[in-house]
Amino acid sequence: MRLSTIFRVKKLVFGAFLVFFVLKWAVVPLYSAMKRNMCQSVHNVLFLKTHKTGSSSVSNIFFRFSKSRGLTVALPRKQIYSFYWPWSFQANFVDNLPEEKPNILCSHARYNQTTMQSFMPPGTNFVTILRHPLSRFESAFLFEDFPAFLGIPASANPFQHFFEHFEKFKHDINSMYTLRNGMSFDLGLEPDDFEDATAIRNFISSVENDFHLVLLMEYFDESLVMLKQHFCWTLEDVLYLKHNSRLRSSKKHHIPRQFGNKFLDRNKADVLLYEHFNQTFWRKVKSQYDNFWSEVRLLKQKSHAMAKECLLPGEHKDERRKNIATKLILNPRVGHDMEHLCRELVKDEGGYLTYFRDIQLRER
Ligand SMILES: Nc1ncnc2c1ncn2[C@@H]1O[C@H](COP(=O)(O)OS(=O)(=O)O)[C@@H](OP(=O)(O)O)[C@H]1O
Repeated sequence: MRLSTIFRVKKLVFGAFLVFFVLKWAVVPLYSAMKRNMCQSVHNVLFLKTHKTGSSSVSNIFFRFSKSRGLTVALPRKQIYSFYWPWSFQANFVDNLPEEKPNILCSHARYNQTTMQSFMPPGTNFVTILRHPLSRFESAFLFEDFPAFLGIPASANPFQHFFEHFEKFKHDINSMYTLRNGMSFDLGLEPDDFEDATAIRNFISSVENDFHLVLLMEYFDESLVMLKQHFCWTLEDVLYLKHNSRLRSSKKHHIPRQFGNKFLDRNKADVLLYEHFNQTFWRKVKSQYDNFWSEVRLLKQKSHAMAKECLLPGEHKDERRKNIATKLILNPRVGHDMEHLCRELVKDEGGYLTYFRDIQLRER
C-alpha cells in the first residue's frame, strides 16, 4: 500500500472516532437534556387507588401537585373518601361534577373503563399501584380489624386462626372485597370471574392497555422516578412520606407458610396480575435513561431527610384506629423554610379533600 493511502485511511479512522466521541459525549446528552427540558408536564391523571398498596402515599403526591398548580380534583360526593367503592365508578358519584373535566382523580374508586375514560379529559394518563398479594392481604386483614369482626381470639395468630377455620369464615367474608383478589377487584374484575383463567388473562391485557403506568409498592422510589420522568415532573414533585402504616405491634403476625399455597390459590387473579406487572416494570426500568438510578438514590435520600425534618419522632397511634394504624404528626420544631412543604407532605387525604371542597365548591 502506498504511504499516502495509509495516511488517508488513518485520517478516516481518526475522523470516525472523532465523530463517534462528539456524538456520544456531546450531542446525545445535549439532545436528551433538551428533550427533557422541552417535555410538557402532565396535568391530567387518573390514579386508580387500590387498597393497602401504599396508595395514600401516592395520592398525597397527586393532591400536592394539584394544589401547587391550581388543578381541579374530582371529589367524592357526600363528604366521603371514596367514589362509592365497591360500586363501579359512575360520573354522578362525583361532587363537583364540573362542566370542565377535572384534571386529577385520586381517591378510592372501582375501575370502570368506559365511564372513567369519558369522564376524564382526552389523553388523561391512567396510573395504578400494586403490591405483593400476600403482604397486601395481611395489611387489609388487620387494618380493617377483620379478626375482631370474625371473633378471632386476640391471643391467636389471626392468620393461622383464619386459615385453620376457613370454611367457617368463608361465608362471612364473601362481600369483603379487599380480602380476595382485592387489587383485581379494584381494577374492575368481577368476582364471578375469579376462577376463570381466560377472563383473568383478558382482564390483565385490558389493564395493560388502559394504564400508562403501573407502580409497585415494593419499589416505591423506582416507581416514582419513572412516574416523574414519564410526566415531566421534578424530583420535588414526587417527594413522599409513608402514610397509613400499621403500628409495629400489629406487624408481628404473618400468614404461616403452610397456608401460603391455599392463599395464593384463592387469589390467583391478584397473583397473576402482580407477576405480570412485575415483569413489565423491570422491562421498563431497563429502558430508562442514564441517571435513573442516581435519581432513585436521590429520591430515597431526600424523602428520608424530609421524614426526619417534618415528623414528630416516634410512632403515633391514629386515634380512629387505635391498635392498628399510625398517624403522621408535624414536628412543631420544623424549620420555617421547610414548614410549608412539611405541612403538605404530612396532610392526609381528609385534609386535602376538605381543602379542595372549600376552594372548588366555593368557586361554583
Ligand atoms: N412509601 C411506602 N413504601 C412502602 N410501603 C408503604 C409506603 N407508603 C405506604 N406504605 C404501606 O401501604 C399500606 C397502606 O396502603 P394504602 O395507603 O393504600 O391504604 S388504604 O387502602 O388507602 O387504606 C401500609 O402497609 P402496612 O403497614 O403493611 O399495613 C403502609 O405501610
